[in-house]
Amino acid sequence: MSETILKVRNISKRYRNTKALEKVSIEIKRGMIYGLIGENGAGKSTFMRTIMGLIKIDEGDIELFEQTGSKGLQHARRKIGQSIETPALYPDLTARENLKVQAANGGVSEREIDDLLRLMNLGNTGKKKAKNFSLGMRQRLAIALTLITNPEFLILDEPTNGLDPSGIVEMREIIQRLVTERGITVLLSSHLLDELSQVATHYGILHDGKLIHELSKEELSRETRQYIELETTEIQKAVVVLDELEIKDYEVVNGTRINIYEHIDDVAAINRSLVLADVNVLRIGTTRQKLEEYFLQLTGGNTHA
Ligand SMILES: Nc1ncnc2c1ncn2[C@@H]1O[C@H](COP(=O)(O)OP(=O)(O)OP(=O)(O)O)[C@@H](O)[C@H]1O
Repeated sequence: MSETILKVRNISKRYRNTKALEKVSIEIKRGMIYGLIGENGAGKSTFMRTIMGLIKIDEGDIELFEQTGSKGLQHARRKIGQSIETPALYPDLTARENLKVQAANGGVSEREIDDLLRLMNLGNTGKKKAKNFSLGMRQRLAIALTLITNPEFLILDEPTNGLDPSGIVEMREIIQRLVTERGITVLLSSHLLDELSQVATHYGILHDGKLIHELSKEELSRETRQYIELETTEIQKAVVVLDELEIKDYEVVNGTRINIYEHIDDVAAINRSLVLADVNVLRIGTTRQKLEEYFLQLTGGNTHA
């Protein structure tokens, strides 16, 4: 079984009238990209801050790299890189110069800096000063700065927030690269499930300080998969037609409904074949439960995002 990087059990945190976290338990294993999803105020930042020791919890246990207790956690936290309290960027310095300043005491070689610039898609920023960077470039540089210390576990609060669609795709690719090239385990957050839909391996849905649902990437894609919904009073006859069309990936859901998971774009042709075979089709069409709808369904439609 793979190594546990973070294990929190029943942690709670209250601010005066607000329960920011209520008995949250999460386990993150090496190599996971864990996406914490929740609308504004759900408790994502509070959760991350407690892991980093920036906020004291009222109750519960935190175990990091198999260490517990304040001394143990303090030691373990040296292996964490995080974007919540990042060092300030020097606006008049280039990406390389910013990294050099950050690396000054760490004995980090030019080659390592080159490698970090490449890893974060900042290799061709040359003489451009940080103050002239786009938001995406600044966010990538901030992550590069946290990587100077070679963390094993990276905590990123809303890394895709405010980025345009291509910036989001780029950030996702970079996060995946951190895992494949450097073996870093990642905890990241977003208020939009969609933004992390293709990057995280596991998801935790936070709502009003409670972890209301956890699921894997595979479970999420199954839940939100696109398919053709066929309603008919003649299931047996319909199945014969699907078999003739060599459609294999379908499911008879009940006495009147079949979900078809392949040939999604062939609805019209499938309908024609059914009608030609004299199957009584009540309704046929594609459905896609969109990610955000799925999220709203989980959180009871109460979103402020
Ligand atoms: N220092 C604080 N004092 C009082 N209440 C706080 C404090 N920090 C957070 N809260 C409250 O705790 C709840 C959780 O906040 P938190 O920032 O963790 O949520 P979040 O999911 O990260 O949201 P956002 O995306 O808006 O940052 C919110 O109701 C917030 O108002």
